[in-house]
Amino acid sequence: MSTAALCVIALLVICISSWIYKWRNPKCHGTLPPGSMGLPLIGETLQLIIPSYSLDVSPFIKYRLQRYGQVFRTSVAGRPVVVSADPEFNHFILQQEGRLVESWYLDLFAKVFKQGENRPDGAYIHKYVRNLALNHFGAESLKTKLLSQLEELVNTTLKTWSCQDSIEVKRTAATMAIQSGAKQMFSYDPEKSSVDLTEKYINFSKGLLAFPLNIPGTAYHRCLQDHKKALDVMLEILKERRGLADDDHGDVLHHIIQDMKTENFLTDEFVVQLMFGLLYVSFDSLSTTLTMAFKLLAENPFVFDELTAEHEAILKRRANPDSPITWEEYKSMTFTLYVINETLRLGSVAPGLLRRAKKDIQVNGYTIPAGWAVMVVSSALQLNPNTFENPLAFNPWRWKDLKVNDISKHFMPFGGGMKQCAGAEYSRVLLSTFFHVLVTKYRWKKIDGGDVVRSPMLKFRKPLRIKISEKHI
Ligand code: HEM
Repeated sequence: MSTAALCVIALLVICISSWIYKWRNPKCHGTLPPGSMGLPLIGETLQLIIPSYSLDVSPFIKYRLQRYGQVFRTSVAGRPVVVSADPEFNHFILQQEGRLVESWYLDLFAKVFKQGENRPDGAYIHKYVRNLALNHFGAESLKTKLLSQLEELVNTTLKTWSCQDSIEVKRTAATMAIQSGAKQMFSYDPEKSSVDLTEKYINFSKGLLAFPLNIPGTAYHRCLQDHKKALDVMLEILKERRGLADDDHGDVLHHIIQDMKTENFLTDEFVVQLMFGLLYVSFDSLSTTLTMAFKLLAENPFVFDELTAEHEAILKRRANPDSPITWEEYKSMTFTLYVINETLRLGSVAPGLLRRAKKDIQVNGYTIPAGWAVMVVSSALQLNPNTFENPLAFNPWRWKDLKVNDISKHFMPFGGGMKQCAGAEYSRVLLSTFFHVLVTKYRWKKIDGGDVVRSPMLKFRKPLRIKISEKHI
């Protein structure tokens, strides 16, 4: 081999070694948390997505927490990440939105939702969207308007379910969540639409985490196509509604159309993306939570008996058992709330919440460099045996004795701080109403499916199928 060739090979080896060294030892003005950056480019992505078949914390996170302690560093999808299961630090980080940290989404998610633009008016827009959602899905709206509408929707839904030989809970619950959300948002009537919105959302959801290969036949391609089709439906509705001389729907879209006269950022494109996004955040988590609840109740019939007793007692206290649920009755559903909390505790859809450090952040003597992602692993805190004894057991009674401080720092299924879920109360009301109608009017049994898989998002290996029938037939 010639000297020149040897020199080129030597240079290549030096460059590659230096690149690997830099990858493994990223720059930091301080000491990085312990951990490994894995292989160049892919980091530890492959280890993270190895499936596990339990409700327990993903083995990727569990193993590293045991090895490195409550805060460790890693690299996922080419991004440096600090993972934290330190309750005090996590609580602190979630209060730092806009100051030390900002929200961070996976690249594809950001692309689809056009978050990557880093708009200077981002904080103003976030406040607008948050207020809009709280205005229409918050406690006041629930009390005065939505509770009765949700009960009506649940009654219709369960009646339809009971007419079928069996139902796939996740899919049918997704339809219910989308119909309910879309009704509040743009008075959507599925009977009048030629497009099946549930199908579009399910395909979109599958593609979000698929390999980004945009060729016909792939999940990613279908995801982008169905995203576009759903946006087209929403754009058509927006145009139609804006053309009305007197639009008095009183829904989210009505509110936005009024604001479009004064808010420059509310372009047609932004409005349809916003409606799509709001509906997306509501449908997947609600349908997964309801499926988890059916799974856990089927495995723990004594919990179901106590749930039934609570709702039958509500019927007995009523002058007319057929009258609609009142707000006071909803507020009295203590055990139901325990069941919902316990389901959310065990069934966190994602391992945690993602943020990006805007500045260097100090934690337990370590430094998280600016630009790194921070993952607050709420799932690990929710399964911490020091707070939740026998953490993998489905035990709603435990909520009776938990201390407020333990709950606020170890249980955050709806996030925390300024980005806390704007649909949390709406979700609790919808689920409570659902259980009320279910246990007082119907009986049900599991047929099959419902085993979970975490990779690391929570999914079901086979769809959970149940059979529902009316009680008094
Ligand atoms: C069981 C059901 C639900 C769960 C577990 C859930 C969970 C969450 C979580 C963890 C966050 C915070 C994300 C972060 O901090 O990065 C969030 C944010 C949000 N959720 Fe939910 N969610 C649920 C249902 C809903 C529903 C039904 C709606 C709509 C009505 C909704 C609307 C929102 C909105 C608008 C935000 C963003 C809030 C902000 O940035 O200010 N969610 N949700």
